[in-house]
Amino acid sequence: MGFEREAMQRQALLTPDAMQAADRRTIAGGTPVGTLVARAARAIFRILRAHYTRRPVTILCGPGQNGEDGLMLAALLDEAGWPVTLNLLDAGVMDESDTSSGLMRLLSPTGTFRPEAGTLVVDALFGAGLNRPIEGEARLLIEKLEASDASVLAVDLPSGIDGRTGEVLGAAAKADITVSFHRAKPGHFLGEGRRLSGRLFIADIGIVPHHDDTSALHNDPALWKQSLAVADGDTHKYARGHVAVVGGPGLKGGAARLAARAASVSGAGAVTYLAPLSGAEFAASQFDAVMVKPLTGPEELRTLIDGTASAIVIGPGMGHGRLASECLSAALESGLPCVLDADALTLYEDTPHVLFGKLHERCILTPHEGEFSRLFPGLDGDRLSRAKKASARAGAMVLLKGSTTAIAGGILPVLNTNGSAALATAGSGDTLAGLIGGFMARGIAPEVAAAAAAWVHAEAAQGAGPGFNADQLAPRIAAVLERLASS
Ligand SMILES: NC(=O)C1=CN([C@@H]2O[C@H](COP(=O)(O)OP(=O)(O)OC[C@H]3O[C@@H](n4cnc5c(N)ncnc54)[C@H](OP(=O)(O)O)[C@@H]3O)[C@@H](O)[C@H]2O)[C@@H](O)CC1
Ligand SMILES: Nc1ncnc2c1ncn2[C@@H]1O[C@H](COP(=O)(O)OP(=O)(O)O)[C@@H](O)[C@H]1O
Ligand SMILES: [K+]
Repeated sequence: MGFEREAMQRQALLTPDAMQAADRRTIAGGTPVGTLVARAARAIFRILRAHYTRRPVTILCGPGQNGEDGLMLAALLDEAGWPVTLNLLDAGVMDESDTSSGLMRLLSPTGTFRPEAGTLVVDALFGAGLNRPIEGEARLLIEKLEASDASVLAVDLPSGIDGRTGEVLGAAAKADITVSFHRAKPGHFLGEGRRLSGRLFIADIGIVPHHDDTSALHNDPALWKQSLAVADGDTHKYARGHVAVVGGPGLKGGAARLAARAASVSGAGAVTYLAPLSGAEFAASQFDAVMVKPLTGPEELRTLIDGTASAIVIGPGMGHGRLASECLSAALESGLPCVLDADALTLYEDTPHVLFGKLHERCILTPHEGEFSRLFPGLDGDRLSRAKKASARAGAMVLLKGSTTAIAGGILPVLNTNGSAALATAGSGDTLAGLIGGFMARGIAPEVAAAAAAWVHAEAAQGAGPGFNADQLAPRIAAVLERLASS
């Protein structure tokens, strides 16, 4: 089972180009552009009033449709009795209806813009139409805003953010709230765009959806929740999936033990931890539900592969010796779904093409930025496009970890954004690798397993206090899965 179809449409991320195409399609279908702008302004008005008490509002309006949204909002706020000041980048943006509606009296020369604490500034300079770095007067306004203590609400995107990549083109001011329309844009979650967008609200303004517009998906349980349901009835442990986790020698065993713990709460029926004797003996003293087997050569792993293993997690704490590389080869030759993390990624960092030659489409590589740059040198751009290029280069799925995690290689790339800095703790990535392996062992398709694991793993750290560490993740993952199953 892949992603749920209807949810794919709702979770679509649209680049500014695709959004403009969707706008044009909707307008061609009979909705006048003025109606769309009016709906956009009403949505901003509603969200603004829900979050701010009455206070002075300054609206910065650019020369395009983003500025039109700002003007229409000015009229609504003015009508509701809010004190509004308009700063137009280009006075030409006003037409007769604006002047006759009395907006002229709200105008203030752009040079007089002094954002103050306690006021709200609406940033309606540029949105989807931004096509070059911001300079001159617009840049001055944004820099003044950035340096101020005023609250900021951005229309569509903080002006200066490239909606496709999240990159800052020239300058951009941090918004407390961003109101965008129809669907989120990749730039809301990538690069600086994630921080600068603040709290993101997506308003429905009646744009007609079309699957061709989608360039990526925003991860959400709606996409895959059904795939996690455990079928009831007559089954047995191995039928529910058996994960083989390859660990390393004694002192490095913690990473793979974290992976095994996550696999064992994934819903898979069995987990076997294989490690050289020193690691295996210690692991056996730590585990109850996880089975432990000593590893003297790749044969023990092959025996499991020929037996009941249905997925393999390999790399965390494995080391770089001969046994490690022989086990990695055996794992990849098995054709079983494999998660390659940590040492499995660095083993081949000098000869990545050798590794890529052994991979297949049920392999998932889970690098953090450091591992990624060593395994995929020379790739640049935003995290989403780098993950896509890496996946094409490797011939396997790539889950590139970070505050926003990008997953590429499935039907559509996925961005996962429910993580928090609590996850930046040793062993958290190992836990994620184990969870993905557990889901794949259950027979869940790799792209679904990767997306579900990324979300569940991040959700498990929600609300974590300063004392949180990766040891606490597995029971919290079990709790998240329980909540999902009963919701
Ligand atoms: N279409 C619809 O139906 C709906 C659209 N909606 C709203 O419209 C927004 C998109 O509107 P848009 O396409 O007019 O683009 P927008 O972001 O206002 O900017 C374009 C203008 O900026 C200029 N410009 C660009 N870069 C610049 C720079 N660096 N420095 C200086 N100038 C620069 C560019 O000039 P040019 O390149 O021609 O010189 C052009 O004049 C979208 O974000 C949403 O808020 C909603 O109302 C819902 C319905
Ligand atoms: N600031 C952050 N916000 C959200 N998630 C984060 C952040 N920093 C790290 N993470 C997540 O934490 C995990 C860290 O993985 P990794 O760096 O491999 O850790 P380790 O190697 O210690 O196991 C990844 O899943 C990553 O997405
Ligand atoms: K804007």
